[in-house]
Amino acid sequence: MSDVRRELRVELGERSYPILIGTGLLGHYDLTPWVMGDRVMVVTNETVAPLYRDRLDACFPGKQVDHVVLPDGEAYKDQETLTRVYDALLEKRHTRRTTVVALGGGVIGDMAGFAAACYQRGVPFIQVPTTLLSQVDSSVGGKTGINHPLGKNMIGAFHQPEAVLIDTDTLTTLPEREVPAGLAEVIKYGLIREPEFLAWLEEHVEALLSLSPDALAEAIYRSCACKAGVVAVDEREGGLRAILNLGHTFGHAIETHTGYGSWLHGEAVGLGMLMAADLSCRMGLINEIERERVRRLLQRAHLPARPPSDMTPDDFLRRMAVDKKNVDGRMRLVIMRQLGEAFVTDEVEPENLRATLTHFCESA
Ligand SMILES: NC(=O)c1ccc[n+]([C@@H]2O[C@H](COP(=O)([O-])OP(=O)(O)OC[C@H]3O[C@@H](n4cnc5c(N)ncnc54)[C@H](O)[C@@H]3O)[C@@H](O)[C@H]2O)c1
Ligand SMILES: O=C(O)C(=O)C[C@@H](O)[C@H](O)[C@H](O)COP(=O)(O)O
Ligand SMILES: [Zn+2]
Repeated sequence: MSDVRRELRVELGERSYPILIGTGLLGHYDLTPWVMGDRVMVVTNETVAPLYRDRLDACFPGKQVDHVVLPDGEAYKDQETLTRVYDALLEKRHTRRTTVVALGGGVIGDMAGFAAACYQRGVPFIQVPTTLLSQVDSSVGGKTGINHPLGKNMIGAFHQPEAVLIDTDTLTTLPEREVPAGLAEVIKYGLIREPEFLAWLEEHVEALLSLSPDALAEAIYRSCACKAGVVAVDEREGGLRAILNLGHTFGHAIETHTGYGSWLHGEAVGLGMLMAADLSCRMGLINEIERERVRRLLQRAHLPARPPSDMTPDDFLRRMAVDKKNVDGRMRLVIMRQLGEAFVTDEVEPENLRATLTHFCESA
């Protein structure tokens, strides 16, 4: 049974689009209203293709559907793999009237979206996210791109999708480690802007880990609503949107240091948020009870509490120095004024930052 249970809209004027959330959508839901021409190029990977490609094809009745199947992994979110998407589009003579469709997690969504932003100077695309993380975060908001060995997501573009189709049934096939990774970004929304959602998560974290359909549907809806609200105010991260980066300055340093292999994005962000909470506490913004509340929730979500054992405070600082939020050589970090209220600042005292980094690196 195909059932769109909830619908949201990202309000961006002429670039507005729906987020459709439900069960049984793959295989049944008609996506052709969001396809401009007659042709579709599905971008997916070797893990997701055998699971969902055929069902996705059925969402485009009457359209000619081609596929490009990429290798799986964050390490392939790079220029070389991206070129394979352009190769497939050109070999099959796709034109400006093609719609690109991303079927997979955030790696596929970011790459397919970037390919769509660049191919023949931009073609439309649709997000069909299949991981928890991509359903609550990466499929919404139009950040697309690839990694560089020297920095995470360093090459990219803002390119909004035409629609986001979230079939929560796909989460039943997720590898176990991907659920906590997705939960990290869910918890992020509670910490940055939604104190009531944070309290709800404290009550439902175990239900989410065990993939309770009702709990998942609620968490996905509230996460997408939070992100859509932020993006509608600040599409290109001129200000407010930077709060969606809570934990990411530390997390991206870990991902780059480890070569985009051993740590999942969500795991690195989870630890990064704990580090941001510790820093906020050292700066006298949140108290120790609040910091402990963050630590406990992340621990219950099965997220790591220690950085890689070979990573030093200087490794962190070197990686953090290339963060995209930095301005004129000054580091800008997202910290918390209180739980449920984050902000970006360039006024973190170096002693406090080093104390946080030393504390975590010594615990590793
Ligand atoms: N653009 C944004 O706003 C944004 C936001 C958050 C994260 N991201 C990016 O997203 C990426 C992380 O995304 P992710 O956590 O989805 O990782 P991912 O895309 O690597 O997917 C995780 C793993 O799950 C597999 N998989 C996907 N769906 C599956 C399913 N239904 N069943 C079984 N296996 C499945 C994938 O093949 C992969 O092995 C990072 O590159 C991160 O930088 C982007
Ligand atoms: O959408 C945003 O804005 C975010 O920051 C969401 C993040 O969860 C996501 O990881 C994003 O890709 C980070 O972007 P970046 O600009 O810090 O590379
Ligand atoms: Zn993220």
